[in-house]
Amino acid sequence: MPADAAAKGMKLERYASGGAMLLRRVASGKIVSASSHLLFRATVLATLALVFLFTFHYPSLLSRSFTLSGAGAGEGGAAAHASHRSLLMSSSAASVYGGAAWEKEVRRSAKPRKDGGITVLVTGAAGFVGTHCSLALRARGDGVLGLDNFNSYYDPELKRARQRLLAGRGVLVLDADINDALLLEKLFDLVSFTHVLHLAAQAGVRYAMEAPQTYVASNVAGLVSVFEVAAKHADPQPAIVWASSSSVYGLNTDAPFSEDHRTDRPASLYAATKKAGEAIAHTYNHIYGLSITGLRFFTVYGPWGRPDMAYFFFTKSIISGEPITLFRAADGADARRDFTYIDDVVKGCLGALDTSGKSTGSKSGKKSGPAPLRVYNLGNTSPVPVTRMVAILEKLLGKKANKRIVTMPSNGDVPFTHANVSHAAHDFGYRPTTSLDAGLRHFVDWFVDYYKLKLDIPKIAKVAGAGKPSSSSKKKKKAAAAMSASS
Ligand SMILES: O=C(O)[C@H]1O[C@H](OP(=O)(O)OP(=O)(O)OC[C@H]2O[C@@H](n3ccc(=O)[nH]c3=O)[C@H](O)[C@@H]2O)[C@H](O)[C@@H](O)[C@@H]1O
Repeated sequence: MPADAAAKGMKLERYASGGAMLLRRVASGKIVSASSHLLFRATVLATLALVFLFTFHYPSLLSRSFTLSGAGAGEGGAAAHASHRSLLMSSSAASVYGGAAWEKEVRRSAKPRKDGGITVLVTGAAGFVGTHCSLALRARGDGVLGLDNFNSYYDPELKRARQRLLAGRGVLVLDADINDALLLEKLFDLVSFTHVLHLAAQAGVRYAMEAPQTYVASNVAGLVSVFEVAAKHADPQPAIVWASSSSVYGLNTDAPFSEDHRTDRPASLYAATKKAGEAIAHTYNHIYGLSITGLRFFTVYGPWGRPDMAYFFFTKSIISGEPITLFRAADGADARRDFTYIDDVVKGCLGALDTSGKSTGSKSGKKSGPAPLRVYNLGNTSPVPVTRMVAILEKLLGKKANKRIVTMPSNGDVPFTHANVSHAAHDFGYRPTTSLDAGLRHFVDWFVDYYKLKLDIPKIAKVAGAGKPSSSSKKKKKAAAAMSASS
């Protein structure tokens, strides 16, 4: 009690009502007048009415409140998390979650359908690679829970369509952001995930010049958010497999790119954030004993692909007759990419999950020994000039592209990529088998179907053995795999 108040014979009383704090001064030893009683009652009633109105109009805010107080964080921690969230999360991720029905759905989706199945949290599950991996995991009986923030980097409706596709196979994809640490904690409280397949990221090489901060928020802060929860909150810790990128090789000129080559000269901020991710992975493995595998994807393409990628928007432009711009390296050579078909990449992702090994740390901060820290190229091992990719599309679509050839602008692009996949082949039998002709055939079929186009696709193109490489191409692939395995 304040000394001056005591001296005046006054005391302070606190009333808590419906979350509102009322302060009342009472004159000690004096009779409180009837009018002040009336005023007090009116104030209490008005407060209760306001609380009732707030509850009625803003149930979503209240339903989220458990995440700010009930996930084991203290008041200060919750406030810090809250401000962290508002800084980093996209507004579209401000989702409503919680409640018994929601928890039941989460558990159902994450439950393996077969004995010995793994339980995987897939971030970026409504993305291109995320959707295909989630479908493949579910198809073999594993438990899968997805999350995605459905941002508008490219058409969110395509992401919603992928979400519906997954829902049809029993996979729930939550509207949630990886920077929402409290939600991640909640999910690990509900489910003992054995693995995290972390694919959520800000993708795209050239867009990094336009929106640098989104790359930092997703690829650096978001990655740390996932590692933090896995290292310090999950019990037991899961093994983590995450998406790095072929772009980490940057200005490296040794080919084919091997995991042992230099990756300290990134050409774009995108590449730099992926390289930073690999360094951050080292730290979390070293300190907390997290089992971490980084996968360097090489220009992955296929059905349900990304509209921001060249093969996708070139297809659209060829169909509509709009011009396309082809980049040529400064030395006059066509840009080349080791285009890798989605089904091959999915096999690589599942192989990496299955061989990831266990994390060795615990919530208490102690680790029982070193945990696996791995990085693998997942490419096709046969780079193709972008002009050739366009020629295949022209043949498939039966229409010539309106081409404009320019010198590659200095916007983070690299002139070529070429993967050596010998480590992935050795450790989990990774062997890409899909030629660019066959893979683009699948893509065009999907594209025409998805956008309900009335196109007369030339029959001749259908012969190209889509998806099933001919025996000669099989032999060629085998030889290539053997060559890269011995290099
Ligand atoms: O492998 C990777 O690590 C990366 O692959 C792709 O990046 P990129 O290979 O640049 O794929 P696209 O943007 O589809 O470009 C493919 C090729 O087309 C060329 N291109 C692109 C755009 C264009 O207008 N014209 C053009 O000739 C590029 O120079 C490049 O050689 C993805 O967009 C990245 O998210 C991924 O991490």
